[in-house]
Amino acid sequence: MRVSVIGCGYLGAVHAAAMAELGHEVVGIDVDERKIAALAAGEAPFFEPGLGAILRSATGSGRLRFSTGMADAADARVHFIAVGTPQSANGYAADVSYVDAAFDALVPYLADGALVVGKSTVPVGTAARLAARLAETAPHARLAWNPEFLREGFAVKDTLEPDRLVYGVDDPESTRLLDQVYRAAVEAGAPRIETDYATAELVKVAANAFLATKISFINAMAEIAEVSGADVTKLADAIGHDARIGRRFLNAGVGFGGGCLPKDIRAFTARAEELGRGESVAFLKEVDAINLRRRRRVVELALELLGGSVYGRTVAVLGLAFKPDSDDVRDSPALDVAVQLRGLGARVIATDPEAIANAQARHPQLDYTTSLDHALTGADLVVLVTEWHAFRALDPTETARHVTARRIIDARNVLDPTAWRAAGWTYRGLGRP
Ligand SMILES: NC(=O)c1ccc[n+]([C@@H]2O[C@H](COP(=O)([O-])OP(=O)(O)OC[C@H]3O[C@@H](n4cnc5c(N)ncnc54)[C@H](O)[C@@H]3O)[C@@H](O)[C@H]2O)c1
Ligand SMILES: O=c1ccn([C@@H]2O[C@H](COP(=O)(O)OP(=O)(O)O[C@H]3O[C@H](CO)[C@@H](O)[C@H](O)[C@H]3O)[C@@H](O)[C@H]2O)c(=O)[nH]1
Repeated sequence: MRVSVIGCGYLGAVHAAAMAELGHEVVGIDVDERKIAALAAGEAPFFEPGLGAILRSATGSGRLRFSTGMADAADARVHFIAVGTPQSANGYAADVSYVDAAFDALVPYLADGALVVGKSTVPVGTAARLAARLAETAPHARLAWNPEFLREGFAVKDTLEPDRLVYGVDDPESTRLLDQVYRAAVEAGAPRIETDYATAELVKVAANAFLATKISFINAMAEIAEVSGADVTKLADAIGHDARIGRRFLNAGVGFGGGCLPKDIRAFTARAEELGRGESVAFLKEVDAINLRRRRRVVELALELLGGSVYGRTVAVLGLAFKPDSDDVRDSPALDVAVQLRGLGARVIATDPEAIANAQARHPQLDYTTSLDHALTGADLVVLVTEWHAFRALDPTETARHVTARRIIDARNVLDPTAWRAAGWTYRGLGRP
């Protein structure tokens, strides 16, 4: 099948390469010339495990091409729209202007029987609006909404082996085409939910709202643990044994970030308000507030450990990406904490295995180093904010050799407090005694 993928960012680049890996003839389109040049050369423009390998094999075989010109999408039967839907500059709503622009640019190139498939996360009602526009401008084409659930860091596997497929469609031919695109996953037994546009759009934001709520729930428990002497990690283990609750996504810490959960819960709230049902998801404002409080809590702990002021003190910040195995710093709790500490006058030295370039582009005022040892050298305080393997594996005795004072905040609760305390460290986790 000939497929185009419009928008080659964290979602689209992986989707394009994965579709080619599945045997389709794919063209990836983006307005960003540098990104397209890198992708065309078989180089991943961002860090995502496994992406480089499938990109190189697919571009090498000729099954995957990249272009900045929409005309190159003209011979595709199925067109995925995977452009960004960031938070608006002036509020909580999603900015869907990139989706509209990509859609409008694509319409003149739609062949007879072509299927436009929305993958971007959009406010409910977007697909119906675009379908109405398609009926006027290109009635020979169809529209489907097929939300994506991949996680950064696992994006390639999640795309090749999705845990479910959601088709928002309004005719059987769209389903037939999507089944052809996803034949490998369908044959492997991936559950496939066929529904209307609105449900498909809502499934995506509901899933992210649920995940965000689960994280903020456990972080709220961490707040209570902090004033009662309880241990939130033990609490999570104990409630997680109940299969109805489940242990996954109950890791208390500095909270969620990234290009999805924070902006998606805000956009959902804004859309519900537009629809006159703001009260139905008003709890998501609390989910957001709990989440942002955790970042401030880390800063408060730093102040506490350094005797009330961080001014002029050296703080080693371990982690900048919003999660391990990603270079993505969009709404990153780690970067936020680093910036807050710098704002209070600390001498912040931050390190991350992959995210330094992205962090530096946004916050040049911080000091960065690629060397973990260098970051630790002379530190009055160490703050572990992104649980990369290299940071989880730190040895307390060895780490002590570099720092000026043995103080550590484990903002992801991934270190063993007993071992660190035994090595002479003042250890503080979040929601742990
Ligand atoms: N990142 C994820 O893990 C993930 C997972 C599921 C869903 N999503 C959703 O997918 C969408 C894309 O997210 P992302 O993280 O890939 O964003 P991103 O910012 O990494 O990528 C978006 C890309 O779209 C390109 N673009 C913008 N306007 C364009 C146009 N008119 N024509 C062609 N290209 C254009 C940009 O240059 C950019 O490369 C969002 O709606 C997001 O919520 C993302
Ligand atoms: O127990 C947990 C689990 C996660 N997080 C944090 O939550 C954020 C999001 O993590 P994760 O969901 O793994 O990363 P994303 O790649 O942002 O993926 C989410 O957002 C994507 C974009 O919408 C969806 O496709 C995915 O299904 C959804 O998990 C990160 O900052 C994590 O550190 C926690 O704090 N505690």
